[in-house]
Amino acid sequence: MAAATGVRAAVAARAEGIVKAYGAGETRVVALDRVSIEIGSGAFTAIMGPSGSGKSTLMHCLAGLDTVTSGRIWVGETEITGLKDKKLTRLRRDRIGFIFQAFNLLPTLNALENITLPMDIAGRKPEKEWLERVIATVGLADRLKHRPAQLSGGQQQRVAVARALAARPAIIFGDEPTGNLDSRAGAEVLGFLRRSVDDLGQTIVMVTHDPVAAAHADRVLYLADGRVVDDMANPTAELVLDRMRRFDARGRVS
Ligand SMILES: Nc1ncnc2c1ncn2[C@@H]1O[C@H](COP(=O)(O)OP(=O)(O)OP(=O)(O)O)[C@@H](O)[C@H]1O
Repeated sequence: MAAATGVRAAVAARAEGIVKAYGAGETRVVALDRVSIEIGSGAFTAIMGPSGSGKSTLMHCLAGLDTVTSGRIWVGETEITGLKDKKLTRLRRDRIGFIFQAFNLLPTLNALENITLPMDIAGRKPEKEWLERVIATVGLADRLKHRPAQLSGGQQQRVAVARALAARPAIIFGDEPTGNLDSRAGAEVLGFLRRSVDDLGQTIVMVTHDPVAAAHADRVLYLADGRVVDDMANPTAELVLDRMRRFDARGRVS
């Protein structure tokens, strides 16, 4: 945003008028309907909204995992709409991290090997100091030699968080990263995500249905029917719950 001072707040990603339609003719579904947003750098943004409102589609488009029908998307200064496959793959690998609901760890590798695997594949050497900070931030220092089967669900997701953080991506996208965890383990992982924003300056965008999870974010974007219908700063679980109760599935005040 251009502030009165003329200083532009750092933006990690930007979407301008994006439309995503699936199918054609009678089966055509508009999953995103002219969405324009800016994702602040070093901030934790949650995306909420009813089932089918376009949350995953928005995340996948912002992350370059899916293409848009029209509109433009930037990650940092790079416009990703129109990038050729090869460049897009490289951009995703170098600048974007993912945390999914399923932890997606390799069972034969220990925690540390899982954390560094994407960098090993990319032929990049992890920075030792950074890696140590990441491991300390997610509280895994005494579990590095354990294989996934020897870790709790919460610890496995912390390994997935550390794996995403290790490469210092511009943005980490989380698709219901605590969806498979009980509330205690979920709270722990969310606490570590919060710390990675506060202590390491990480930018995180997370899709969630859970008001308690959303309350860990700095901002909640609400989608309904493929449109952004609200933008809440400094959410609390109560405010989010209240917001969800007051609006129906199309984002209208009931
Ligand atoms: N590959 C696809 N082909 C056709 N329609 C799709 C496809 N993916 C998503 N859609 C449709 O686009 C709309 C948005 O879907 P999306 O998965 O983004 O919603 P969501 O908000 O993430 O939902 P949920 O909370 O249930 O995961 C829905 O109407 C969905 O049916």
